[in-house]
Amino acid sequence: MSDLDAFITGLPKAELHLHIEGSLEPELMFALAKRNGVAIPYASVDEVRAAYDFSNLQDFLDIYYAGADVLRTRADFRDLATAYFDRVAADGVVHSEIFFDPQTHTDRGIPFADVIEGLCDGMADAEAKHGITSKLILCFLRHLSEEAAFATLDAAEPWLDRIAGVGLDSSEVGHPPAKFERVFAAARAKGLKLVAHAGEEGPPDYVREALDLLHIDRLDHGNRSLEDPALTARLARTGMTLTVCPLSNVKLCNVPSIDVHPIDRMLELGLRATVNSDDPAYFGGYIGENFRAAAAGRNLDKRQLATLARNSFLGSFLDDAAVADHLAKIDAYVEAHA
Ligand SMILES: Nc1ncnc2[nH]cnc12
Ligand SMILES: [Zn+2]
Repeated sequence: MSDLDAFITGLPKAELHLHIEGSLEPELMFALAKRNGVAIPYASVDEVRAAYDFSNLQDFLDIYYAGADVLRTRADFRDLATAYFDRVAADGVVHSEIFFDPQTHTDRGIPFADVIEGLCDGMADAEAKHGITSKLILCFLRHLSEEAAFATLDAAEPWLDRIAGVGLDSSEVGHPPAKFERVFAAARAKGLKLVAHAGEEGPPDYVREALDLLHIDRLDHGNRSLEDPALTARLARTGMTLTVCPLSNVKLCNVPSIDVHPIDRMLELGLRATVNSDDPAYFGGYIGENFRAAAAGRNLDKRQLATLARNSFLGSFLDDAAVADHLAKIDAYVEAHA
């Protein structure tokens, strides 16, 4: 392993953009299909991986929602979360704020309770086993209705003490943030943090709506903001965190190759950019691979990598004391490995 790769692995980091359903590896998909007697349209793990060739977000989402069908029980959701945490413990992740899509499961008749209790089981195990802390962010599927999002928020009511915030994901173009203005206002009134995918495939105006109508605390992706200098300046001035996902951007053809990814330009523009994996089982790597690919593709140095790691804690929903503690650990790490 190169010196820079070892530096990346040991760098304490938080993951802020991870869809837990997107961490379902083909091996676990097969195991759960067998355990639950669910038929899947693939003969082998290799055949599953070969199907992961996407031209855009919708191509991916079609396969991703189909894959999630093997998740049926509380134990399945626990095993899914445990596999993710076991994997990222080796990447130096010390905190993770994970997205889950309840509608993908409740619409198939899986009780909300089984989804969230299973994920919480895996999160508690990860804290005990690896010392990794975590939070849950409930995402509304934006291709579904506002009414369905309100029903999901209602279903979450008994678990609001286990949910840090709400987010917005799925097919972006044609489903602007404005569609969810009222449900985000209701979530805000409950004291939940607010995040939204915007500017992944959608235009800069969707990012503006996420800021002005949804009042987001954090922006997921946000890449297309760069097309609009006034918007970029606003994001920089207000210290908005962008949860950038380099390998996802390449795999979904939003960026032609990692060599031209704008991660370093984002930092130069003063944006609080972070590096994340999005859907690691589908996009070719976990957070460590995203850091390593971005570092190799854009020639990032240790200073830039440490800034990205610092940003991940600054943009997290941890309390101020925990953030300060993590930042001090990064400073000590950088000093020891300069
Ligand atoms: N990258 C992505 N964009 C929108 N919705 C998603 N759901 C899972 N991954 C997603
Ligand atoms: Zn995402």
